[in-house]
Amino acid sequence: MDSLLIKGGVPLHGDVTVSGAKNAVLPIMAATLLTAEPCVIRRVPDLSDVKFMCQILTSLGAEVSLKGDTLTVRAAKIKGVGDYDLIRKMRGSICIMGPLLGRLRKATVSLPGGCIIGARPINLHLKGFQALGAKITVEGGYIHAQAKKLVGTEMFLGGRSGSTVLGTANVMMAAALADGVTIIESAACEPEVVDLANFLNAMGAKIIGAGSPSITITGVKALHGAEHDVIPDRIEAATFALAAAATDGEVTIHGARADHMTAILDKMRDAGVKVERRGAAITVKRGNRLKPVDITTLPYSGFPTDAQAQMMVLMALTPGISIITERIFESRFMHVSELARLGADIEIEGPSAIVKGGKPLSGAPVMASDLRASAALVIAGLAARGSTQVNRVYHLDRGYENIDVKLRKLGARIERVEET
Ligand SMILES: CC(=O)N[C@H]1[C@@H](OP(=O)(O)OP(=O)(O)OC[C@H]2O[C@@H](n3ccc(=O)[nH]c3=O)[C@H](O)[C@@H]2O)O[C@H](CO)[C@@H](O)[C@@H]1O
Ligand SMILES: C=C(OP(=O)(O)O)C(=O)O
Repeated sequence: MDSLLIKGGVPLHGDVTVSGAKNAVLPIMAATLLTAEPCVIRRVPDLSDVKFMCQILTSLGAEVSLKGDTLTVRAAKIKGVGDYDLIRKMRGSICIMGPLLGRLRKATVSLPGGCIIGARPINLHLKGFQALGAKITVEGGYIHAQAKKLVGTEMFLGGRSGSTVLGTANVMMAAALADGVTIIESAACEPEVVDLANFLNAMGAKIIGAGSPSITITGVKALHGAEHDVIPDRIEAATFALAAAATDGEVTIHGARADHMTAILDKMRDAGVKVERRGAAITVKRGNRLKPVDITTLPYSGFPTDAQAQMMVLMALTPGISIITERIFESRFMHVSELARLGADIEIEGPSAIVKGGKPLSGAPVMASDLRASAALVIAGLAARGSTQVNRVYHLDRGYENIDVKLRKLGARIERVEET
């Protein structure tokens, strides 16, 4: 298993360009199953999750070609049974279920994997499919969905902690080929849902309201091929912004959508970080004095759970007490015990982490437990004195394109140690 070796204490300086968003590209890749015609997707990030998704599409019978950041998929003839072991490698794989059900009226998939950050049920996805008329059964670890026909209806997809991102995407894709009109209430408003809806509409779907809690999908008989550019990854952009602030550097992030990052950039400003927007470039620089801030993760447009761990590092470096409350996933504090190895003083009380910031961080060997925990450990390692070894880098490779290469260009002393 590869690891990253970081010699910390070097402020990051320079320019970095954001890649396409992992959480947008994965459902969009699944959506290519909705048509027999070729689809071309650009700005596809080089991630292991994308490679797994390519394998899943191939295993279903699609022709898949990835050249640079352009992906072409032609799903002329497909089968409705997904590969058990491939699907459980990642969370985004569950998004094949809606397109298979929409196009073939049947889908068989295993439960997906993804970051271990708390319970990750799919009951709301299944509730949506059932509302459209599918019968769901579970056998031998597989979930089977089958329908003679799918009929549009009004449904409420709100859960314990609000909306579901991939559940909204999944049901939207099945409903695109249902008879009649589907209205999803309490739909997720994330930009990745909007990006998917834009792609589906380019394929001939009739979807309005994406980006709001009420999405209306008027089913069509068939969809056709389309081309699409994936939106920039707002979490990758936030990770670089927080790394710049944590190392007391100055970094300009190109190709980002600041309008997708309002909650993060606002909290960074509250924390005393200077954030300047110029078109699609965001320049981040630490101000004279960092200030503690309280943060609660929420569905979009609130502070994203996927940036919580990285923000915690900045707060650990900020003198004073910050309270970070996690409202989306109940076990998303795995990074806390590893940050403690670097000297961070953080206590967990229920859904909140009490960060007693301002203690100096010093490097140590640490273990990455999930994607954003890994990103947080990298930022902490960059800000700490001495050497930090972040083990289990495969988590980072699921969601960050060449993060070590991009950070090195910003002056970081970071090396990938490959296990032979
Ligand atoms: C590949 C991808 O896009 N992953 C993102 C997606 O995951 P994902 O779509 O899996 O996350 P959800 O939005 O579904 O989960 C949000 C909350 O809803 C609950 N829930 C979800 C589904 C369900 O059927 N029942 C239910 O109760 C979950 O336990 C969680 O508490 O959104 C999360 C929340 O922004 C992000 O952290 C992930 O990076
Ligand atoms: C939780 C995440 O990913 P996934 O849903 O793919 O596990 C993430 O991107 O932070």
